[in-house]
Amino acid sequence: MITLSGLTKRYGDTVAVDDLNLEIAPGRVTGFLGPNGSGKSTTMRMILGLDSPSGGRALIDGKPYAALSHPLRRVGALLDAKSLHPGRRARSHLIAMARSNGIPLSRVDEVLEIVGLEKVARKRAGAFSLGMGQRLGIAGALLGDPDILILDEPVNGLDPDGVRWVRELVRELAGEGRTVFVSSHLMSEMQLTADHLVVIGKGKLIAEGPIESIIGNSSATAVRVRVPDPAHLDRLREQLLRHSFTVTAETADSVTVAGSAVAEIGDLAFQEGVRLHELRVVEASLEEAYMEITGASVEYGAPSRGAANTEAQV
Ligand SMILES: Nc1ncnc2c1ncn2[C@@H]1O[C@H](COP(=O)(O)OP(=O)(O)OP(=O)(O)O)[C@@H](O)[C@H]1O
Repeated sequence: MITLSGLTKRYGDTVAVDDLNLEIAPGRVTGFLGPNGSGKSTTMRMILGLDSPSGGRALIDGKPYAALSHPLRRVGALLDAKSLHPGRRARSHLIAMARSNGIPLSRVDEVLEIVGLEKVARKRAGAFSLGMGQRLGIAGALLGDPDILILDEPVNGLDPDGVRWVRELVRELAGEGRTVFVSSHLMSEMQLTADHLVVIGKGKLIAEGPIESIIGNSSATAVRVRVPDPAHLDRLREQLLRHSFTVTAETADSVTVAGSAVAEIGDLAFQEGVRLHELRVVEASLEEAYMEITGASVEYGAPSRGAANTEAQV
């Protein structure tokens, strides 16, 4: 369990992390999302004792990282895969890490096999591709067989096969009861990987919860209702509006109703004697939900296509 209480980091006038209060629980993959510069890496660095908080604290099973006796056996981390020494061979890098943390050297070959680098174990890290570097970073994170994994953009630079491998690996690690805290900018991938989400913007917590509830709360989640007899549609639409539903789109034989209140809509149709041929929740994508949540927190955004078009017309 990772616990953040009032965690804050200031760099001069910049508040990189602003009073974060969170519990990152074991047994699930917690996705950590936020626009560029929102404070994800800084938060992870403070959990790992690499940056000291300006206020509040980050604890691992009740202790600061610096107080853990064999930190690599408790917490495995992938922060910046490019920070490897280029002249060092992959295996030597892992051996050095194992030696300094009292980890049996037999574990080095085990993790090289887990990440699929056993054939290039004697190559120098400088000759590694971005994806191979990520795999080596993940091998380092797994070396101490830790209960907690903190992975900053682990799929960065991986090909589709590698992306799927990371997804399956982190799901398996969480399934074994470990705490997995993972950041990514790839929303479609997060949607497949995470159970729980933490979303920050400008250093502040802006949403937290199970992925289904974050997607379910998006205004892009809607119920599609289709009727066999278009003559009944007006009656149903009138009832929906009277019950404060937002009817967002329609064709001759269907309406789309904002939200996910499928049971209430079904009951209303039944009370009105309107026969239905379709009553279905059309879920927002995580990307749609994320864009809606973080809209006001994006610091480095390009102008929207809509805005560009408007300007072009003026
Ligand atoms: N060492 C530092 N000195 C000064 N400012 C810093 C430092 N590290 C981070 N910052 C600032 O803190 C803020 C948060 O940065 P951070 O790297 O934690 O964001 P992030 O969410 O990880 O971004 P990204 O998604 O782009 O990796 C940014 O405004 C950044 O410029």
